Amino acid sequence: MGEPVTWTATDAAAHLHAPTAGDDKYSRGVVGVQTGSAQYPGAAVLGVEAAWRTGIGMVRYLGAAREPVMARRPETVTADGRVQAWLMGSGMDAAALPPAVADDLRAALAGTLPAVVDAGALELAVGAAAPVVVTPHAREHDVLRKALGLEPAGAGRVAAAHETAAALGGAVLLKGAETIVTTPSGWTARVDAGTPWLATAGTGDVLGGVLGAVVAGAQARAEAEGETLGADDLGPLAATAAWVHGRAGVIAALRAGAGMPGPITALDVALALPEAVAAASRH
Ligand SMILES: NC(=O)C1=CN([C@@H]2O[C@H](COP(=O)(O)OP(=O)(O)OC[C@H]3O[C@@H](n4cnc5c(N)ncnc54)[C@H](O)[C@@H]3O)[C@@H](O)[C@H]2O)[C@@H](O)CC1
Ligand SMILES: Nc1ncnc2c1ncn2[C@@H]1O[C@H](COP(=O)(O)OP(=O)(O)O)[C@@H](O)[C@H]1O
Repeated sequence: MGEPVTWTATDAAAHLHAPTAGDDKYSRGVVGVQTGSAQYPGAAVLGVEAAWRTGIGMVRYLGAAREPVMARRPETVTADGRVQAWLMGSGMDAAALPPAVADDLRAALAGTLPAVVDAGALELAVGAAAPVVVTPHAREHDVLRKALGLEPAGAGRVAAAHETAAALGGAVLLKGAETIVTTPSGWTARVDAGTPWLATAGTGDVLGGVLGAVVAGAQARAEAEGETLGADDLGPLAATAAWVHGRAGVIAALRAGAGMPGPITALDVALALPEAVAAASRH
């Protein structure tokens, strides 16, 4: 494992791309979203909102929370079709995945497009053919490690996250006050751009949407060059998403407290994403 780098605004800026005159909605990337459930419809709304507000050509929502998603974001497309990356698992309970949903997720993970795998889909990432980046919090990390035949992580978060990435063959974004991102080859970053005000329900679902949009955009650019992303490419993209999400949390908290940090909701974080993207782009 390499020495962890501390991810900065300048690093994030290098992985965020403003549209140009030559772009159209497809060249900017389409993220296919399989999130939410009857139990957790809000997670789908949050992820879709976040993907749009990060900057993306199209969000294609194919999950079970179509009604609340469309009520909040009517620009979302719900017809099946071409995508450049998948976002899956937020707002899903692994123990209660309907078989048809599990089949759809497995089919995506058996493909070649990059996938952001969160919450209820994490264990399906084990053995995936697709390049994956998983986004567990501490407890989910231990559940994933168990599925990989590893012991609970313990105190050494960086080493444990890398061990998970190596065993999975995918990138790992381990959430917490400090976010760790690491890839199978050993590239590792620390991201602490956020605020403890982010410790509120649904902010992880927002992060999934940010990362889905960043990965779909990068895959669209790779495809234009006749290339495709691999698991190691997903590390810097995940660190960038964590930086943007953290900065959006800070912006939202300062806005909530009228200049002093104050309490925020996950939707507040999603609404602050354009300012966070713009803040990175100034570097
Ligand atoms: N509005 C919504 O629809 C929301 C849906 N959510 C979804 O709810 C599902 C379950 O989420 P959770 O895993 O948080 O489950 P729970 O909130 O049911 O928590 C289960 C257990 O996980 C542990 N845990 C939760 N968050 C942790 C953290 N950050 N670090 C360490 N341990 C933690 C706690 O011990 C907790 O008792 C996921 O699919 C998630 O995407 C949540 O994101 C909250 C908001
Ligand atoms: N104390 C904290 N300081 C900074 N960021 C935090 C803190 N606690 C949680 N976060 C961030 O908030 C998000 C919480 O995600 P997650 O645990 O998946 O919540 P949820 O499941 O409710 O969406 C992550 O991005 C995490 O890094």
